[in-house]
Formats: sequence, structure tokens, C-alpha cells
Amino acid sequence: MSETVILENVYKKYKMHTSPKEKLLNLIMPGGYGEDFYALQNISLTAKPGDVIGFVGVNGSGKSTLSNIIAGVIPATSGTVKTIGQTSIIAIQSGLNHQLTGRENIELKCLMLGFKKKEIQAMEPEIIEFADIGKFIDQPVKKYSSGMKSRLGFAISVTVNPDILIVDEALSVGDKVFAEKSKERMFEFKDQGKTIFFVSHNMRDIKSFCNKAVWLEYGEIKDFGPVKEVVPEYEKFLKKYKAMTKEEQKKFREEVIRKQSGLATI
Ligand SMILES: Nc1ncnc2c1ncn2[C@@H]1O[C@H](COP(=O)(O)OP(=O)(O)OP(=O)(O)O)[C@@H](O)[C@H]1O
Repeated sequence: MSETVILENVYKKYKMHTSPKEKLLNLIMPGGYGEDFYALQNISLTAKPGDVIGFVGVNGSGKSTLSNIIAGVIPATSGTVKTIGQTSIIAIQSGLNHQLTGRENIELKCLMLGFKKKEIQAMEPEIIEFADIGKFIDQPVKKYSSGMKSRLGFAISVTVNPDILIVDEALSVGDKVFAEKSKERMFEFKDQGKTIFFVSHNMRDIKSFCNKAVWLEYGEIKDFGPVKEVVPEYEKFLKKYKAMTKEEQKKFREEVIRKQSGLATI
């Protein structure tokens, strides 16, 4: 079956700043200002319908950056990103506008995804029912609890029926009942053969839900393959990392920063 996501030699470079002055200089100077920092380097991967791919890696390895690039939330610095079909991301930062009401956010997000007014009207009741936030739907989102925000974000993202779904730690917030309902919906998507990317620090969730895994280290792909092969290797690494002395862990982190700080060549 043909691919739904194709990434070729993707890099994401940030400028590191230590003061507001440096941030300002970065905005006004041609070519920017500050030390280069590569959040992602040389990422190439493809995904097909039915692929449920877990992103694993320690804090700062690039999982969210890669998710956001696939979702089209942020651009890659270089390389090519091709997605075929409707893409939808579910993340803790739900991307809702805090000044607008829940209902207005539904309309705005769906309009941005290219739906027509009539289609949105048809989807709205389903989104509201799934989000289960009662009368708050006509209140501004700034009055919502974090659980309510994530429920609304999740409800919109799944009701638009995407071909490619990206789930970034979204199940780690909110109550148990909603987490169960969300998991059920994601398993339905999996059964329908959609392409899913799933970011989690919970290896039990990764092993039970995904059929493939990408192990990211220093913003690079350390391994990509069947979840049964990649995750045990990653768990072995985690065990070793946790067994290191504080000094050894510090050395490891310094090495990570050195590898990501402008030493790579594009
Ligand atoms: N806007 C930004 N400006 C500068 N650096 C950034 C920015 N966003 C992310 N980074 C850096 O890029 C690296 C990768 O971050 P990312 O959030 O993708 O990692 P992660 O694997 O998702 O981490 P975590 O498990 O902690 O969520 C980190 O070192 C982070 O500090």
C-alpha cells in the first residue's frame, strides 16, 4: 500500500539564546543570532496506512518536535515532509484560542482544516458530546480547567476523522474515564487502518498500542523498526542510563548537547 507520510533528510535548527537581548538580535539580524542547536538531524522515515508508530526517547530527544513537523504545526529547517491525507494532532498544548468559546474554537479549528460551514454544523454535536464539558461549551476557553481543554482538543481532533493522527502525550492528562474513552477511539482508528504516531514515556502503552517504534537520540533516529525489537533495546539503554552515577549522567548530557550544538553539517 502506498505511503501516507514521507520524511527525507529532515533537520530542525533553533538558535540558542541566553538573554532577551540575544532574542531580539536574532529577530533583526540577517541569518539570525545565537548558537545553532539541532533539535532534529537527518530524519528520514516513511509510514503507511495501518502503521502505528511510537516515538520513544529521553527528555529533549526530539519527539514533540518531530510530531509537530509531521502535523504541519512547525516547519522543518531543511529536508522534505510529505503527508497524504488529513492530518490531526492531539497534544497537551491543545492549540485552542483562549479568548474564544469552546463552540467558536470548534468552528475555527474545523475551518482551518478546510471543512465547510455545513460540515462543521454536522460534526459539532458529536464533538460536544465527546468532550463532555456541558454548558462550558459557550464559555471562553480561558475559564476551562486543563482537563476540559484537553478533552475539547481531543474531541475535535478525533471527530474530524483524520487519515494521519499524531498523539503527543495526550493521554497523560485528564481523568481516567476520559482516558479510557480516548484509548477506545484510538484503537478504533487503529482497526480502521489509519496512520498513527504516538508519543509516550509509558513503555507499556507503547507496547500495547504500537506496531512500530522510532527511538530518537540527540535528535537523530537511533533505531526504527518493529516495536518488539526497538523497545526492548531502548529499555536496556534506559536501565543502563539509570544505573549511571550522577557524574556519568552529566557527561552523557554534555555529549548530547555537544552533538546538537552546531557541530552537525547540513
Ligand atoms: N522553540 C524552541 N527553541 C529552542 N529550542 C527548542 C524549542 N523547542 C524545542 N527545543 C529543544 O529541542 C530539543 C527537542 O525538544 P522536544 O520537545 O522535541 O523533545 P522531546 O523528546 O519531546 O522531550 P520531552 O520528552 O521532554 O517532551 C530540546 O533540547 C528542546 O530544548
